[in-house]
Amino acid sequence: MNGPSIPTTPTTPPADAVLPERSPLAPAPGTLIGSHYDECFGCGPHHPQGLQLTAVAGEHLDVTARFTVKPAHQGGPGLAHGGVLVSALDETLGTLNWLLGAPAVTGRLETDFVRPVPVDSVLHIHARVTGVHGRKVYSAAEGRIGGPDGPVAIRAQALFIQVKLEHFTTHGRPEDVRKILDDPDQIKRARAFEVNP
Ligand SMILES: CCCCCCCCCCCC(=O)SCCNC(=O)CCNC(=O)[C@H](O)C(C)(C)COP(=O)(O)OP(=O)(O)OC[C@H]1O[C@@H](n2cnc3c(N)ncnc32)[C@H](O)[C@@H]1OP(=O)(O)O
Repeated sequence: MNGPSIPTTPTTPPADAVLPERSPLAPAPGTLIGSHYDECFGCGPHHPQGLQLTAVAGEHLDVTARFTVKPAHQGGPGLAHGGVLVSALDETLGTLNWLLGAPAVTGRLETDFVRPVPVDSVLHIHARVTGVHGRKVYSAAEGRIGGPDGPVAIRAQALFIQVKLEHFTTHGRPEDVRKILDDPDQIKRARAFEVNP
């Protein structure tokens, strides 16, 4: 008879996953990772209902981010909507791909909601790469309230899949793609992937 099975999910890195070096193009540790797209719901600085999340590169394959819950983000009265909190973690986890120097999209995101998050709270998020296996990037994040060392309110594990830049230019609504290609400054972070539209 075999021993107890170790629970795994598609977001748990396999034993032969690796932790690569930071990309030479990665933002330096401690620097703000700018928005990749002004109209992004997660990080776009001018999106009126967006999260306007800001992220800072960590020393390793990790980032810290902050998101202030606004009244537009309510689910229950005075409380953050769970889906909005998931968006904040998804956005932060997505930012890790700038440290790896390759674009990737979320394939799977598993979330545990641990405690309610009131409006006006600042969610302090820490996310890190837990392994890379081929095109698959495994990562984990947690969001705390009341300060960076406050209690955990939400945690997640994710599987991102690396894609070519054509993923975005092929599938995006044409007028938005055209606008971006006409104004490469809009995709500031994409420069880290050496975009040559
Ligand atoms: C300009 C810069 C802007 C950059 C902008 C960045 C924006 C970031 C925003 C935050 C992040 C997001 O929300 S991104 C938006 C939300 N996500 C999406 O829209 C993704 C929609 N899904 C897709 O486009 C596709 O399903 C992909 C790309 C994920 C995978 O398609 P594919 O490329 O054909 O790859 P495929 O062969 O199917 O899968 C590759 C491997 O991954 C595994 N795999 C794939 N999906 C899953 C899954 N859900 N759960 C488990 N495993 C999966 C497969 O089994 C396979 O394993 P094996 O056989 O190799 O073992």
